[in-house]
Amino acid sequence: MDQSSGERRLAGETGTKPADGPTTLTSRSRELEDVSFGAIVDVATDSRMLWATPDGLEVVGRGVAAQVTASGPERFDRIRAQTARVFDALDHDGPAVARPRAFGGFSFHDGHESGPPWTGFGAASFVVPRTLVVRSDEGTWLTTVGNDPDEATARLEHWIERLDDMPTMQPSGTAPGIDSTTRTTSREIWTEQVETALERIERGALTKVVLAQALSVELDEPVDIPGTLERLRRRYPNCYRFLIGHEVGGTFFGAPPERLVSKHGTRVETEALAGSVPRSDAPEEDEAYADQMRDSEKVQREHGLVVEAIRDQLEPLASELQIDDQTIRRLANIQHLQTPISATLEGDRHVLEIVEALHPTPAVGGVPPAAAWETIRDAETFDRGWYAAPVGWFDGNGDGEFAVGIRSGIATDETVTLFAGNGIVADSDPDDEWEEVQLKFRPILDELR
Ligand SMILES: C=C(O[C@@H]1C=C(C(=O)O)C=C[C@H]1O)C(=O)O
Repeated sequence: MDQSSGERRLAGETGTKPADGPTTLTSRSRELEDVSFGAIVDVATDSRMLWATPDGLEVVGRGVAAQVTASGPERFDRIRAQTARVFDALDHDGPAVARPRAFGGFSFHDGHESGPPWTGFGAASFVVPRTLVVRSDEGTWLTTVGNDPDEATARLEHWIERLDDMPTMQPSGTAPGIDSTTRTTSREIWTEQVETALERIERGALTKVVLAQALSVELDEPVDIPGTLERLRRRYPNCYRFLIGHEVGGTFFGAPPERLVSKHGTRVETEALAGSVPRSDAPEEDEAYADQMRDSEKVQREHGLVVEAIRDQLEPLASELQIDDQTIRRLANIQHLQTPISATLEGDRHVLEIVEALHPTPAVGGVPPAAAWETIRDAETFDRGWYAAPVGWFDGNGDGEFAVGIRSGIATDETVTLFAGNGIVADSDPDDEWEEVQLKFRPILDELR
């Protein structure tokens, strides 16, 4: 269907589909009664995306009005330049809330290439969906994009009919069941990896590195990803939720607690989220875990590195920067130390400039960045792909929002590969770090059992 066959991208190349780039695009919008977002993306044969934020914005998209891809160190700029052309050619006839947006993300490393389990996911890829449904406090809106006004309107009418036949409430489905799991990293190898990182830290070459593991889960039957995300919404209401699937390849999905950035005009919100302890059903024990994290010199050092790095990256771009008081971020199965950070930008910037400046923060990378990246590459035996990398959307004004793609997995047929990592600093204990990583697999793993 949507011009996605024959995708061939060389390293450092940029692509826009349709191949020559559209000369014009038109969008049409209409307000809707409520509709099940899960039902709209409950297909595997079409490009699909879902994006939901803790503050209640929810968007689903289907099909491809335009797709841009890029790789190499210039990938952020290239995506920005390519989509600028798409948005410039686009005439949106509808309210701002229903405006077309580009959804997608980046791989963790800029040299990443598409390949199993990350087939369809190169170093950077964004789609402006042909059909978009947005739910916010301004209502629920359907938007369709076409090459001319007639096509956009015809698609709008067609989708209104289709949505009429769809349920307003999609059942949240059942777990597919787990047949077997395979770890990329045994406990012994993990201990070696952490000890190697600790030696580098001791030698002074490295201050912090986030090491991760992958867990490949064979399912009894294919997973219903929209249903899984709906169940995750109930258990993790204060997390983001996302799904990105192309016509060919796997579906990347997750429920990350961590905002990389949201930008509206010159206003930027981000956060440092680092430091992890379990939850407990017993309120006193739960509080004791939080106290232990707050009072730990090691965790404070680890967290402080993230705050500092974000501050250093944002300060040159900002006329004002505010670092709020540290809080405890409680999720159903884990608690984190969180510091909200906001800034007013000096002049107009594109959200991708902020994404580029921040990724990867030491919450998922390390300090100093080059030594951390080298340690990650030496240690990790799997492909991070889009794990722990920016995932989100932006619009024609350069506004947008990105989460950090953690608490996530890539699903292909009856396999889901999950990813989770943890920050290693001086005094880290390999066994404690192992336990924290296992906790971070749990949100999705629990919904697959
Ligand atoms: C790396 C992950 O989480 C990150 C690492 C954390 C830590 O080291 O304590 C906490 C939150 C996240 O920023 C993950 O979930 O995979």
